Parts: sequence; C-alpha cells; structure tokens
Amino acid sequence: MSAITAQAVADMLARVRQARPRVHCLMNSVVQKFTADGITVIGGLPSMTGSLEEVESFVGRADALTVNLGTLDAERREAIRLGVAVARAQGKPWIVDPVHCDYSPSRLAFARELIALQPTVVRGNRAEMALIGETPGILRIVTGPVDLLQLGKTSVEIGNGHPFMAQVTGTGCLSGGVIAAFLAVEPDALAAASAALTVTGVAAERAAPHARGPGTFSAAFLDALAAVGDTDILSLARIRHDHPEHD
Ligand SMILES: Nc1ncnc2c1ncn2[C@@H]1O[C@H](COP(=O)(O)OP(=O)(O)OP(=O)(O)O)[C@@H](O)[C@H]1O
Ligand SMILES: Cc1ncsc1CCO
Ligand SMILES: [Mg+2]
Repeated sequence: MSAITAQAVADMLARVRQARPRVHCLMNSVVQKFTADGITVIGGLPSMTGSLEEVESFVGRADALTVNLGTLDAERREAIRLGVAVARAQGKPWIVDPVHCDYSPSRLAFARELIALQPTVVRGNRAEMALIGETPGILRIVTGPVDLLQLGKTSVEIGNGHPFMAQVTGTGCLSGGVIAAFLAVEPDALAAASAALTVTGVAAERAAPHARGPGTFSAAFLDALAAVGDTDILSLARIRHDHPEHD
C-alpha cells in the first residue's frame, strides 16, 4: 500500500470507533485497568480474563488478541498458549509484548516460543527488542521517544508522544491493546500499528499541557484518547517513511 498519511490515521480511528472491535487481553496484573480503559476510550471493547476455562471462548469471540508477558506464572503461560492457538486457528490478528524478557531467561524463551508461532506484531521497548532481535515476516515495533516499526525492508517512524509517557507504568502495555484494536479493523499491520501509535502519541501531546505530573497525566491521557479527533491528528501527526511504497 501507499504511504501512511495523517488523513489515513484519522480515517482508521473513525473505523475503530464505528466497528467497536472486541480485544481480548492476556494482560499482566499490573496494568489491567489502564489497558482496558485505553481500549475502551479509543472505541474498542476490552475483555481480560486469563481463566483456563474461559480463554478459548473469549478469544473465539474477540476480533484481536493482545498477549503481554509482564506477570507470568504457569497458569498464565497455559492460558496464553490456549488463547494463541484459538487466534491462529481462526486467523485473528495477535500481538506479543515481551515485557521484561531481558530480566529472565525463561521469559525470553517463552517469548521466543510465541514468536515462532508468527504473531502479527511484536512490540517492546528498546532493551526488550534488542534481545528479541529480528522477527522475519512479523511486524517489529520498538517504542521509545520515537517509535520504530519494521516489516521486511519497510520502516516507519512515529515521532509523536511525550516524556510523561515514560513516567506512567503501562503506556507501552496500553499501546499493545490499542494496536490490537486497530489490527481488528485494518489488515495492513504496518498501517494499523502506525495509526495506533500516532493516535496514542498525539493524545499524549494533547494531554501533557493539562497535567501537573505523571499522575494527572495518566488521567488526562485517557481523556485525550477519548477526545482525539481529525484536527488533532492532521495538525500534530509526525510519521516518517523510509520506503513510502511498502508491500
Ligand atoms: N521520552 C519519550 N517521549 C515521547 N514518547 C515516549 C517517550 N518514552 C516513551 N514514549 C511513548 O510511550 C509509549 C510506551 O513506550 P515505552 O518504550 O516506554 O514502553 P514500555 O517500556 O514497554 O512501557 P511499559 O512497560 O511501562 O508499558 C510509546 O507509545 C512511546 O512512544
Ligand atoms: C511494572 C510491570 N511489572 C510487570 S508488568 C509491568 C507493567 C509495565 O510493563
Ligand atoms: Mg513494556
């Protein structure tokens, strides 16, 4: 497809709000609420259960799946394996966030086990993605002051965001949920994730002037995600393409 424009981002956000995609999150226990709120205010419908009895039904009814490794134990690993199997069998988009895989060899091995199953997207911060390495055939996203998205030879950089985002635990996890909501309405994963990260970054920029610090930023960020519209996106989006024509 052609270059991802600010107008395309605005149009995709409108499609998310119209379609109200269901996003199932196998999310860490630290930021369940923040992530669910992020998906809700963007227009999606989050579900969060990790119960072994329920995961297959919930993923079966979802439009996309987010898998986050932030707090792992044996049961959660099993729930993730079950959820991923359903998403793959039904051809649903899914994203892996290999949180803290740089802290534990067993977590890194589990992240690699999942990546071998060809998720649509892998997203992490710089330290995590340095260990994950290349992900052939999978959209690779490294977030930070600038977000870098790579698929094959094509890369996109999103310059939006605010330093307050790094002072609120879970903005990366929340971005995984928002990316999943966009994947649910847009089959071009690079376009979908670029749009999702532009929207979260623009919302952060709109929120920051209303914040007195990270705590009030967190609330203002959710307010801004709910309110972000075409004018904000068209005036603030900073999207850079290395190869404007991608497959
Ligand atoms: N210094 C910064 N300036 C602007 N945006 C930032 C900055 N740091 C992080 N972000 C944004 O914050 C979001 C989370 O990115 P980050 O790389 O901090 O994730 P993370 O470390 O996985 O976060 P967490 O694990 O707390 O969820 C991304 O959307 C990114 O663009
Ligand atoms: C701090 C933290 N610990 C496990 S998950 C999580 C949320 C941000 O990744
Ligand atoms: Mg993270």
